[in-house]
Amino acid sequence: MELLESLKQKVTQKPMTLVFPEGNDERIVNATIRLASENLLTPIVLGKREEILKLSRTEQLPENLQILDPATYPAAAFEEMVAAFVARRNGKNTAEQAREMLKDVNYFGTMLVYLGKADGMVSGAIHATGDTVRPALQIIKTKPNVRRTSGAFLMLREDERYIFSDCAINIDPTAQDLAEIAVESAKTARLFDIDPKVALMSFSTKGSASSPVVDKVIEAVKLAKQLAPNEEIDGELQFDAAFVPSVAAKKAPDSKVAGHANVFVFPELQSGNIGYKIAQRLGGFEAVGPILQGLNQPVSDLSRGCDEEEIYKVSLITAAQAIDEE
Ligand SMILES: CC(C)(COP(=O)(O)OP(=O)(O)OC[C@H]1O[C@@H](n2cnc3c(N)ncnc32)[C@H](O)[C@@H]1OP(=O)(O)O)[C@@H](O)C(=O)NCCC(=O)NCCS
Ligand SMILES: CC(=O)OP(=O)(O)O
Repeated sequence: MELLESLKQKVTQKPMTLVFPEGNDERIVNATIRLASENLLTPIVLGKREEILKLSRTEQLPENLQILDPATYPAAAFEEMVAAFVARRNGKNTAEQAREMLKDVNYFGTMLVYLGKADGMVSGAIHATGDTVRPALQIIKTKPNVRRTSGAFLMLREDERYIFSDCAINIDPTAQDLAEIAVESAKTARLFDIDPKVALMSFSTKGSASSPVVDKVIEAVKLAKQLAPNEEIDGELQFDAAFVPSVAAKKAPDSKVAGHANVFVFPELQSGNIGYKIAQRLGGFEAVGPILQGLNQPVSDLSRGCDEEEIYKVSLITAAQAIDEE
C-alpha cells in the first residue's frame, strides 16, 4: 500500500492528539489545519487564536483544531506542571528554574506529552534541533533498554524507501551507541514496511582500510549482532558495497546485507547529516524526519528547511509511533 495511505489507516485506528509548539509558523498552522480537516488527528497548536488565524489560508479554523495559549494557561494547572517537571528532573532543576524553562514552548509542549495531555509532539520548523529535542531528552527520556535517542530519516524516491541514521542527534557516537542506533533503526524501518537489512557504513569494506574510526564501526557491528541476533546487520561497508550488488560481489561476497542494504547507519553525525542532505538535494529523495528513535513517547524534530507537506507526513509518522508504542 502507498506509504501515506497506510499511515493514515494506522493513525485513524484511535483518536490521537499531537502538540505543535510553533503556532507562530505559517507552515505549521496550515499543516495542522489539513490534519484536522481530514480528521486524521487532533492538533493542539500553541499560540494565540487571532495570530494563528492570520497565518492560516482559511477563513475559519476546523473545530477539532485546539489552540492553547501558554500565557493564559490556568495557574493551578501550570503549578501542577511545575511540580511534575521538578519531580522528573529529580534534583536537577528547582521549581523556580522550572517556571522559567516552561516559558519555552518546547518545554511546555513536551510537558503536555509527559503529562498525557497529548500523545506526541512535532516541533523544530523554527527551532534548531538542540532546542527542540533537549526537553524530550530530559523529560520524556529513553526507553529502559535504550541509552541514547537518535534521529532517522525515511528517504523516499518513487517506490524506493530507505532509512538513514543517525542524521540528527549523536555527534560522535561510541561503538555501543552505534550498535543501539543500528538496532533501533531496524525497528524504525518496520514502521514503514521495510524489511530491514542494516549496513554500518565506513570508508572501509571488510578490512580494506585500517584506522581507529574503522575499528569503532567493526566493534559496533559485533555489539549490534549481540544486541539483536535475529536482525540482518553487517559492516563495515562502504556505501557502494552496501548498495550495489555488483560492487558487493567484489568487496564483500560473503555478506547477506551487502548489495541489498536498505537501512544505512552512518559512523558519526557529520557524515550522517551531510549524507542525507546530499541524497535529498542532489539525489531527488524526499527526506522525512528526523524521526527520533528510542524515546518513551514520540517527539519529532523537523528540519528548519521543511515544507508543509513534510510537516504533514512527520505528524502522521509521530502519531503512528504513538500507536505502535501502546
Ligand atoms: C542533542 C544535543 C542538543 C544534546 O546536547 P546538550 O543539551 O548539550 O547535551 P547535554 O550533554 O547537556 O545533555 C542534556 C540532557 O540530555 C541528555 N542527552 C543528551 N544526549 C542524549 C541522547 N542522544 N539521548 C538521550 N539523552 C541524551 C543528557 O543525559 C542530559 O540529561 P540531564 O539534563 O538529565 O542530565 C546535542 O547532542 C547536539 O547538539 N546534537 C546535534 C544536533 C544537531 O545540530 N543536529 C543537526 C541538525 S538535525
Ligand atoms: C535535521 C536537520 O539538519 O535540521 P536543520 O536543517 O534544522 O539543522
